[in-house]
Amino acid sequence: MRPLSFAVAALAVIALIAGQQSGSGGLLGLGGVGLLLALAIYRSTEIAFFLKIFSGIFGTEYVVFGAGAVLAQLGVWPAGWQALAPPASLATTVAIFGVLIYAISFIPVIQRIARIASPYYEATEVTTSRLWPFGPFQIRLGRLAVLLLVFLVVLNQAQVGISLRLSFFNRDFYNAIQEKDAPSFWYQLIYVFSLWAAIWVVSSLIEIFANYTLLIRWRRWMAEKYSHDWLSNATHYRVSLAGTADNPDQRIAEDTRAFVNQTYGFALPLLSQISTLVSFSIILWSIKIPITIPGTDIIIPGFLLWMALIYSIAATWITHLIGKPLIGLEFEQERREANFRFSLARLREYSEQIALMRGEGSEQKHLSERFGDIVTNFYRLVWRRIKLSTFTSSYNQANVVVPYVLLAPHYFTGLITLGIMTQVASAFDRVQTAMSFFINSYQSIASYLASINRLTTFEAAIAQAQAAPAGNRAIHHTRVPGGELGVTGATLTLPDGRAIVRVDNLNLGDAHSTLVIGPSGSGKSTLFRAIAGIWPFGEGKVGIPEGAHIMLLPQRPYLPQGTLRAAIAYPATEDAYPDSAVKEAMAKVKLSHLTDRLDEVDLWGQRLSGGEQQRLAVARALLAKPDWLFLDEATASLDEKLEGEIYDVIDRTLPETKIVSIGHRSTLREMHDEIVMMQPNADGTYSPTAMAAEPA
Ligand SMILES: Nc1ncnc2c1ncn2[C@@H]1O[C@H](COP(=O)(O)OP(=O)(O)OP(=O)(O)O)[C@@H](O)[C@H]1O
Repeated sequence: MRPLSFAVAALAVIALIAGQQSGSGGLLGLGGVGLLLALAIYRSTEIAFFLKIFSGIFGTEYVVFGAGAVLAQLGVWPAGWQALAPPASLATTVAIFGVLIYAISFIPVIQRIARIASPYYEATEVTTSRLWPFGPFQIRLGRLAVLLLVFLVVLNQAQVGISLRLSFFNRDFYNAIQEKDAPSFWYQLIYVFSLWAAIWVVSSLIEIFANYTLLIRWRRWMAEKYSHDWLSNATHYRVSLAGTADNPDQRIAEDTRAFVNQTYGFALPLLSQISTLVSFSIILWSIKIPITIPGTDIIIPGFLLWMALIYSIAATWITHLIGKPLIGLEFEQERREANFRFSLARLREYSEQIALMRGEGSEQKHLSERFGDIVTNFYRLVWRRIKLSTFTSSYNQANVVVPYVLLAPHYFTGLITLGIMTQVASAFDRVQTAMSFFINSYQSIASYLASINRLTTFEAAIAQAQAAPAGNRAIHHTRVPGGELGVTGATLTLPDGRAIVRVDNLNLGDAHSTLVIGPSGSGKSTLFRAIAGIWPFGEGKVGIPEGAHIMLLPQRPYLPQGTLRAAIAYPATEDAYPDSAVKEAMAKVKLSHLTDRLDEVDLWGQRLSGGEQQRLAVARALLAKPDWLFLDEATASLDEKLEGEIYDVIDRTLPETKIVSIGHRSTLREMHDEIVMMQPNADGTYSPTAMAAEPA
């Protein structure tokens, strides 16, 4: 950005000197704003990358158009291309935009938007793109995104230029009608209108294509980034434990979509509306209508422009006052919708349990309450929208006639022609439409802000869950080369800070197999979670042998969507193990009757019995061959005989694997070398204490 700021500054100085010498106010203005722009671009190294892209566009345009304007002023511009010489006002306008970008980078909500948007445009991964009409080519993801965005911004600006050209067509066309000048009428229609209208249509088509390409790529990248951050290091579990971000599914699926669509959907129209505002303001300003300050002969310069601006600013302010509560209401509505969806998803997941308990009535009541929440907030939203629409619709209707009301007296007295009146009416309308952009988009702005809020809080929740707690108030995991697995000096607490387990020194490495027993609720599973590194509450040390592969089987195994083979291989990929190994493992855990259905896609979590699911999980362990296998009541659904056989199979198949189990059955004791008992302490906590195992 620094070289660009120097180029801008150099051109600004040249424009100032040329303006000084030729006495051109346009060039002086160009130079003055150019210096401000140079400063803004120089300082923009501190702003978010997303905003830098816009600074870069406006800086470059300033240099290109500004150089053209200076050359034209100095008389160096080729005579044959005179009609294409850019006016100084064009470069001045883009310079104002550049300065505006820097100014808005200090607004907190813009900072939040830019912070969420920037990472995609900075992404360094290399991708193969098949962007039509080019063949496959390799490019950095972020670079492709920047190119697409720049292309779209420039295209949008070109479209404003076309509409400006059409406004002059409008003037000449109606003047030709008024003067009954047939040749001029047909010339305007065939050579001016048809040409520019055709360019407009083609540019719109190209815009649609580029626009959707950018949006889907951006959304995919964001959804992948959020799901990656959410999934890495068991963050999803910690976020749910901490309760800092409800409905993450909604944030990853819905809010990224809304954010991408709306950021684009606001940024580009906003830019083109501001370009429209500036260019048509110049037209309104330049049309001289001799309206004087009442009681004097002083003509009000730019009367029409002032009228348009005052009228629109007042309306925008009123809209803001009426619409402000919509932001909170939109946020709440999305939250309630997500809660309702979540309840339905849970119902589907626990369908069998609910059916067995005949819990449908209770579920129906719960669903009705959730939907009731949606409806209650919905009425509040509707009521607020009605208030807002009452104002915006009336305003939009009034817009049609306001310019004619202002101009009619002057037309009827012959002060202005029909062509001028229609051009002013359309320019007035354009200025107002640009100003009303905010008014008409208020509702979407409200839901946009709600999405930004949800993404920001989601990012914060992820960062908080991933941040290492300060000082010793954390459970530190250390990988010790050649060391043994153990816990020392640890206190495990609940999320509210209440201590539940204290461990002075627990070494699990001495015995081949250890059984952890103790009363229900004494913290056995919590101890396992802490060893696995997913329980963040408490302090102390967990030592893990360097390079050791640890696998933990919970009481209710998770079966992913897809084939039975994928469920057995989980968390490895479906094709991670040879067919023969999978079948052998299934035979060992007595699941041979399912080998024919390995490639069948089904809801296996609902098809298989509890015991079958547990045996499937053991088959996973037999295939994965971990160094440490933790079984948290992982065979509790099996009868004692089968449980014994399964332990036998684990022992024989994985002789090198150390086993640590949690279980309540007394028969388990003889299958383990060592017993660790959760002993109650005086303060209500429990401590794991080694006991002698019963002789086999
Ligand atoms: N996310 C949580 N939030 C609050 N309390 C929790 C949470 N997880 C566990 N607890 C509480 O911590 C205590 C220990 O739970 P844990 O599951 O470790 O016990 P356990 O000894 O494995 O019990 P059981 O033998 O019944 O499976 C229980 O009182 C439980 O209610």
